[in-house]
Amino acid sequence: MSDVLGDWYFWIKTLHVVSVIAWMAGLFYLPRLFVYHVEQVKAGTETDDMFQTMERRLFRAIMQPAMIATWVFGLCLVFTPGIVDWSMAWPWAKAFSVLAMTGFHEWMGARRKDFANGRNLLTGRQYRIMNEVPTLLMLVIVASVIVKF
Ligand code: HEM
Repeated sequence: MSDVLGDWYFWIKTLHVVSVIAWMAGLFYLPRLFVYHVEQVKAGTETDDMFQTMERRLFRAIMQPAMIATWVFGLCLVFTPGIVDWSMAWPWAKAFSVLAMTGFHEWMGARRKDFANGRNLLTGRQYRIMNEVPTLLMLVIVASVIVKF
């Protein structure tokens, strides 16, 4: 099994990075949609329905599959011999940050349901602040895999 992972290393990494791009696109865009939704749209209108549809499709059709693919290909890389040295700091920094990113994803999914049920409690300003979370985590993750400190 580890031989196969080694042979396919570059292809697996390609698919990992492509999945990461799709996942991150959603993680950056969904909070922006929430900002517009809460600041510009009245509950119960056609525009409200349209925003809910956009949010549902973005979350279910793009973000969920992209997150799963990122994890599957990422774990294949973890189990590829010679790639991760757990005595270094970077795999731990990356592991902590991807778990936090996954938590942020789930939190966004819960907020999407709040909008769908007409029960959003957060303001546009709060969603703007939350929008910075994936940016900060991405910085740590990319530095971890590139600098390998
Ligand atoms: C979700 C769980 C994830 C796991 C288990 C995982 C694991 C890994 C592993 C083991 C590597 C191989 C490093 C190497 O070849 O030296 C890698 C590469 C990479 N990962 Fe992840 N990763 C995950 C999520 C992410 C996320 C969320 C991002 C970006 C925000 C990301 C960005 C990258 C990049 C850019 C590379 C290529 C680095 C290079 O080869 O130069 N990964 N990942």
